Amino acid sequence: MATGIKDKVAILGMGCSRFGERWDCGSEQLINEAFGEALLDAGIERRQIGAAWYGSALDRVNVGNSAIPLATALRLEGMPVSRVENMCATGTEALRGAAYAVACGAVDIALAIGAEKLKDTGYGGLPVPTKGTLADLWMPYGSAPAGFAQLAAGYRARYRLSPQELKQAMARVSWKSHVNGAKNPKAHLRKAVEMETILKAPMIAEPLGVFDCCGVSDGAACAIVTTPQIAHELGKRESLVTIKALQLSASSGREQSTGEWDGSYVQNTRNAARAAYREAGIDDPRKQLSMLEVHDCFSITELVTMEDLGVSADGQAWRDVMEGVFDADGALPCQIDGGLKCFGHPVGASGLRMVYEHYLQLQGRAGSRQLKNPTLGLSHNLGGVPYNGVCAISIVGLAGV
Ligand SMILES: CC(=O)CC(=O)SCCNC(=O)CCNC(=O)[C@H](O)C(C)(C)COP(=O)(O)OP(=O)(O)OC[C@H]1O[C@@H](n2cnc3c(N)ncnc32)[C@H](O)[C@@H]1OP(=O)(O)O
Repeated sequence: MATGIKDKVAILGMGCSRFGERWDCGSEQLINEAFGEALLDAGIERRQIGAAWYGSALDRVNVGNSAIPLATALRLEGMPVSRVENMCATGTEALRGAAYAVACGAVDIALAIGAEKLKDTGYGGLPVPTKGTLADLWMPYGSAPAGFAQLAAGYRARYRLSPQELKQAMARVSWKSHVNGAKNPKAHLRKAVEMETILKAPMIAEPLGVFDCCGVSDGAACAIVTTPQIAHELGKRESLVTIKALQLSASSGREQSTGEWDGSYVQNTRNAARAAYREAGIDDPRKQLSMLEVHDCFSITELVTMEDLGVSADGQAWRDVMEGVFDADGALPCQIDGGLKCFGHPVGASGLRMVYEHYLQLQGRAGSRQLKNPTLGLSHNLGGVPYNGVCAISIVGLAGV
């Protein structure tokens, strides 16, 4: 009987590039920025890495459609290097590959790295608009903002909110992330923004305005993983961070096709969360989790995700948001690093960027964003549209918790 991955894998080192409009460099430099930091943090030589997983969903132009450029960029020639893609959950998918390889004893030390250049990749056939005007998306709705706007309509209808109540709650989600992101030197959009400005911003896809959308950014993030025992042998004893759960749920899109789905929730998140809590041994997520990084591609996605994760009761997330429950000084801080809202969504990097923030927080290394004694962090990485795609959840925490 499978026992799951809890505490079988430790994080030896992590790195994250500065996110933003990185016209100054190509993918290889971004990858090296994240990898260099992770290698230094892990305190190992690159030849000690036994296998690597590289996550990139879109970056065919700059990195190529195979793992070979990663081997070249990082000088990992001669070892197993695989490229993985699972839509917007690609970064977490790379972590899953590396963590499973370590957990099953195939290698001692594995690398997970994710990167994307969105700004200069162009968008031919790609699901992510670079200017918000993409007409040839794979979604029937015409654009990512339009696809997620249906969550707003579904949520509002189900819980009978007025348009103003929902707009205020969505604006409060974005306001909070901008406050947090302003403190993060690696974020792309580093400005606190007034509620008034958010509420009056131009509309992108009703009711989502500019500030309800994540930015469009380039970035890379990276994790080096091993077993807790090897981590100890390498001298990592203080604040060792281990993986408590890694779960993935895929949907066939059945929700929408049968008419059972009212558009107010994401079933994939509910499935993945249930499995992750079981794997991590969590029965009261609101009390037991110390912090969240969720896939806030749009403010409404974050709001609905709070209910799908079971940290807000159904129909209550908008009230919790307004009461500051998810603020940095609230009961369960969410997007302490600024989230997709301030980091954008360079697809291959996002899942690993979320875990990076929790890794820093758990080790007390998050600078001015540092939370008080966090022990467990949940990252939620959504791929596709609300009714079809994947949801990946990773829970990391201090060893022994
Ligand atoms: C779950 C999944 O699988 C799917 C997903 O995750 S879907 C998510 C995919 N990603 C997206 O859809 C991205 C959505 N966002 C956008 O398309 C764009 O940000 C946007 C259309 C909202 C605005 O783009 P734009 O008008 O071209 O802005 P741009 O010309 O780049 O920038 C103008 C200014 O606005 C700022 N800005 C741009 N986007 C911003 C945003 N979303 N929030 C706040 N500020 C923003 C820029 O920093 C810039 O500021 P300065 O003038 O001070 O430098």
